[in-house]
Amino acid sequence: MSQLNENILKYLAENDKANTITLGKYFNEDHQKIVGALKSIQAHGELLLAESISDKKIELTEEGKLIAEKGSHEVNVFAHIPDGGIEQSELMKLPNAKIGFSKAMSAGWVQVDKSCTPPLVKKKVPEIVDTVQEHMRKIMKGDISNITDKEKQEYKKRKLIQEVVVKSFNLTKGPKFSLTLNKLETDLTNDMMLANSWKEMRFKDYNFESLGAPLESGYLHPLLQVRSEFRQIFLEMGFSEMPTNNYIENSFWNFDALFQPQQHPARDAHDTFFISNPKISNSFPTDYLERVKNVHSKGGYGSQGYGYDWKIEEAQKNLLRTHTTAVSARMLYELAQQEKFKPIKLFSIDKVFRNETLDATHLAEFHQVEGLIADFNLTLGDLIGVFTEFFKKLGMVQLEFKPAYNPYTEPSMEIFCFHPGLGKWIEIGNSGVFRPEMLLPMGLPDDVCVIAWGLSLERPTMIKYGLNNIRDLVGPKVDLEMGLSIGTGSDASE
Ligand SMILES: N[C@@H](Cc1ccccc1)C(=O)O
Repeated sequence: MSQLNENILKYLAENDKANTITLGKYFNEDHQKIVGALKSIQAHGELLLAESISDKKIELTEEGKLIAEKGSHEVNVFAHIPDGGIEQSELMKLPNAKIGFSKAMSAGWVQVDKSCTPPLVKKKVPEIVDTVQEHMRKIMKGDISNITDKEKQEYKKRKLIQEVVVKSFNLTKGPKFSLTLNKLETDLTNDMMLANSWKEMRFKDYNFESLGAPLESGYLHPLLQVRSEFRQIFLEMGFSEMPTNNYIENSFWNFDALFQPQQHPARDAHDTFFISNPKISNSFPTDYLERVKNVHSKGGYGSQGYGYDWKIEEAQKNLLRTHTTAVSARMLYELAQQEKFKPIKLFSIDKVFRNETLDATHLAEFHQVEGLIADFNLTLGDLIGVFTEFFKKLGMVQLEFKPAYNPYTEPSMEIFCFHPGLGKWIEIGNSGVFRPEMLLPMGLPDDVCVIAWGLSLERPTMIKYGLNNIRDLVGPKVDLEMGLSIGTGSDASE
């Protein structure tokens, strides 16, 4: 049992009652420590009774303490006036001179002699007493007996004192008062049970007031965490977010608008999930549809096209979008319908669907980070610049670019990032400059360039969390305690 606990009980045995503040002064201990000791005595049962009380106390502010030490501002002003007087502007150079001077004036200690030029401040009385300092010193010692309410009000107004609420406990002996405390057990152990010794032991009561350990809950899923980081970076770089809430798209916007020929393998049911009900849709502007049909089958805009028999039935087929580039196509078409072209930077991060064989790096449903910049005079150099800046913000600085092919971009390039943890280069996305065969039928001016890209969200998330199996990111149990290994492989739908 601690010495302080014992001393408190002894004090109570001799005096019948006590207050924790008085005890603090008596034992020369911090009040908090006395309260702590009281709580530990209370854990032993009703040895004493404690009644919580709160009292108001007057305390000196920092300025009040300064006056207690160095004297009041008015006395300071008075002391600085030489017998022949002093110019007011000189006097005002003293610290706190303004309040000191006004108090000294109203106390009748000083006067301004206007018969001199310039007028001089002179003493009016030979001697004064620093009552304010005297009072501050008394308050510091806790003695407020000789200070009138009016004076207290005045000191409060001058911000020399403040009222604080002091909480303490009044203690009296309890029904089980004793001078000694038994040892209290905190844990019931296996040994105690086996030896039956628990029956003789006293256990500490449960503390139902205790706050307990914080519960781990309400975290963002790792994919959403990385998504919000990506989104933040795009916003910092001046991009606006595209609306992406339509998972179902028709083939026209997903493929045809992107100059992707109708016999392209990605348009096969082996790669794309087609919708059986409703099987088709006609949500496309007919004149634009006509221009798309022509550019595929006959060419135009300086292109010879693919030269095949383009069929509307293929374009009408509904599907689960295979990339968010379908959203970019819709947005660019909207942009082309505006009266005057305005440069724009857009991004989106949302789900796409592909009929993939699932493995460690492929899912049939994953997220794509899509971006585009539409402006004049853009080149591949701008695209590389945007990636360099974007990935720098993610702490990824080793980037490499490889020529690639997409039906809708020329030139096209894949982006690789060196992952130091794995010691190898990893493909993180695909990009390019949208072809005139895609942009001109939409109605965009021919001097407008659009650079665009599509990245996977899962892959950087796997790198960040050290996952070697993409499937660990989905399902009922997302386990982030996985080993660090990752495969390569493209998610591109060209
Ligand atoms: N749509 C491409 C990415 C991409 C977008 C825009 C331009 C070029 C490429 C993909 O799914 O991989």
